[in-house]
Order: sequence, then C-alpha cells, then structure tokens
Amino acid sequence: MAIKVAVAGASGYAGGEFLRLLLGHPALESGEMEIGTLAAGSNAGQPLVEHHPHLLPLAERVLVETSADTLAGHDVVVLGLPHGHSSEIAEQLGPDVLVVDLGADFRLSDASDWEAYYGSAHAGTWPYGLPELPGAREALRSTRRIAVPGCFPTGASIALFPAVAAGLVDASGVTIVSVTGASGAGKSAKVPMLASEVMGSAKAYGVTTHRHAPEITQNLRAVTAAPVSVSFTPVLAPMARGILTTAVAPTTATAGELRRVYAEAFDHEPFVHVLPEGVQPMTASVLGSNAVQLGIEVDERAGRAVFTAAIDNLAKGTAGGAIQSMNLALGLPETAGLSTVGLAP
Ligand SMILES: NC(=O)C1=CN([C@@H]2O[C@H](COP(=O)(O)OP(=O)(O)OC[C@H]3O[C@@H](n4cnc5c(N)ncnc54)[C@H](OP(=O)(O)O)[C@@H]3O)[C@@H](O)[C@H]2O)C=CC1
Ligand SMILES: CC(=O)N[C@@H](CCC(=O)OP(=O)(O)O)C(=O)O
Repeated sequence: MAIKVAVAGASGYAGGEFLRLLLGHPALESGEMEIGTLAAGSNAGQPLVEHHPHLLPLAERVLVETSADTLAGHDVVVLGLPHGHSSEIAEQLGPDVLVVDLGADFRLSDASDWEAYYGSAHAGTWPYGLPELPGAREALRSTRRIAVPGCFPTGASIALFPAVAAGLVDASGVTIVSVTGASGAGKSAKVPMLASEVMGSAKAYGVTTHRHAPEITQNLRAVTAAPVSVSFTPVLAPMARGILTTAVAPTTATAGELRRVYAEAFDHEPFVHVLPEGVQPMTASVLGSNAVQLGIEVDERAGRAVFTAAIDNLAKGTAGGAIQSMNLALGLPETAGLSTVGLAP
C-alpha cells in the first residue's frame, strides 16, 4: 500500500513548496507514495493550480475544506496553516498518523515563552524537525509528530550550536541579524508586503519582540549549561526567497579552533556546507535546495566570532526541512527528494 500524504494549507506558500518538492520525491515516482487530500481555508473549492500555476502535474486537483474528515485515511498529514490552527486538527488524527506541522504551535517547550510571544494557550511540544541538532535525528526516527522549525531558527541554530556546545563563544552575548525575503510572511500578507513597498528598500521589523528569539534561545540552551542570551533582529529585503543570517558572539577562540568543531559537527551532514575561509554564503546559492551554506570567521580586533548562514526560507527553512524529517520518520533515505544545489545566480 502506498504511503498516502495529505496537505492542509495547500494553497499557501509553505504547502505549495512542500508539494513542489514532493513531486520530485523518488517514493512518489516509484508509486510507494501518493498525494491524497489537498485542503485550504477560504479557497476550498478552487483548483490548486489557480494558486500554484507551477504545480502542473496536479492540474486536476481541487482544494477541499480543512477538517478531520477530509484529512482522515492518510498516513502523513502536513499542516501548513496559520499559527494556532494545528492542535485542534492534530488531536483528531490517530496516533499512528505522521503529522508534520509547518507552523509554530508545537515548537516551544516553555509554556510561558509561548504565551508571551504568541498570546494564546500552549498546545504542547513535539519532536523538533532539525535533524542536525544533537539528538534530534534519533528522536525523529521514532516519532509520529514533527514540529518543523521556524525559518530564522533553522539558519541561526545551525550557524551557532557547534560553537555554543563546545564553549568556544560566550553564549550570553549573541547578536543575530537575519535578512529575509518577503515569502516568509506567507501569501496572505498584504501591507507592508505590496511590491511597491518592498522593492528598492530594506527595513528591520519585530525589533526586540520577534517570536523566533525564544525558539533560537531554546535550541542553544539545549546544547550548553552556560547562560544563553540572544538578541534577534529580522530585516525584510526586496527578494522573494532566502534568508542570510549573521550571528556574532564574543570569542577568544581562533578561526582554526572553530573550524575544527564545525567540521566535526557537519562533515557528515548532507545539507550543511561550511565554506572555505574568506568565502561568504549568498542566498542565491541555496534557492530551491535544502542546503545551508555557512561562513565562519573571527574578527580578532573585536574579539568576536562571525557566523553567516544562507538558506531558502521555503525549502530548508520550511518544506524541505519538513521532507527531510518526514523521510526520517518514515524510514526513507533522509535526503530523498531534496537537492543540495541551489539556483545561483
Ligand atoms: N512562508 C515561510 O517562509 C514559512 C512559513 N512557515 C509556517 O507555515 C505555515 C503556513 O505559512 P505560509 O504558507 O507562508 O502562509 P500562507 O498565508 O501562504 O498560507 C496559509 C494557508 O493556510 C490556509 N488557511 C488559512 N486560514 C485557514 C483556516 N482557518 N482553516 C484552514 N486553512 C486555513 C490558507 O488557505 P486559503 O488559501 O484558503 O486562505 C493557506 O493555504 C504558517 O504557520 C507559517 O508560519 C514556517 C516557516 C517558513
Ligand atoms: C518576512 C516575514 O514576515 N517572515 C516571517 C517568518 C515566518 C516563519 O518562518 O516563521 P513561522 O513559521 O514561525 O511563522 C516573520 O518574520 O514572521
């Protein structure tokens, strides 16, 4: 019997990217996997391709409403819904169903962090879909519930955790600035995402308040007993996709010491590529792929380590990361359906 996959939020950016990647998945091509229900909210009843003209192999598919009934009878249910909508649906799906939540509902373990940043009751915590973090891959192999990380925490956590775990940076003084494309806000975003407002300008937002600060902090606290304090600022830039994160922390380590620790952490990781000294990542190099490109430098005059990370927010930052974790949970090759080569220039 083929593994049947349903996608809720299929008309959205994250759901659409999940489907694009799934269409190239070898299990789909071999018939081991099939695409079942494609669900939406207010756009239920419309053809999928009206929202995703690039998904032509699914040209016959019509979006249905999102409910426990329409999502029943699947082996995998992917939820690409706005925050706060996943737990009600997930509760109604059986424990044997693999539920992959692209939203934030189950990422944070501290209920008070959730309440402070999201302003609602905490739904719970699921295994975190970032296999590169220590211990995460093993947990994902045996789970039926996956909380896919936020796009900013994906790049920032990968950029920082080896240095923090090895005690090579002062984790109480981490400053992160991430430049992001507009698709991170979802297709429903209007002002200030109109092309006329995004093109030709860059602007910081969520300064001191962004909800990904506690998620990044949680990921770093998981690898060290030392104090962790993170300042996080996102910057919206005129591009459709991509995130370039710059993470800076005090250090007395040399670049060589840092590079040895990062080689140990990532030499065997299929999607994380540490670039040679002096070479900086760029978002174009990872677009459409599941790759993370990392730069590692030490500013000796300032006593700071400077880590840079490029990801595609919709690929490794959401749908690609989701497929990587889904593969692990289904016992499929972790890299199936995922490219490591981006679209540059
Ligand atoms: N965009 C990104 O880079 C990232 C997104 N995510 C997360 O993925 C999730 C989806 O984001 P994204 O795709 O960008 O958002 P979009 O706004 O592009 O899509 C939202 C989807 O949810 C559906 N939806 C909205 N309200 C309801 C409802 N009440 N009931 C059922 N379906 C509903 C929409 O359907 P309809 O078209 O009918 O309105 C649409 O399919 C969010 O939780 C987001 O935080 C995570 C990481 C990165
Ligand atoms: C440009 C832009 O608005 N980006 C979004 C990132 C969305 C995302 O990845 O994260 P969640 O899954 O936690 O919503 C933001 O800053 O809120």
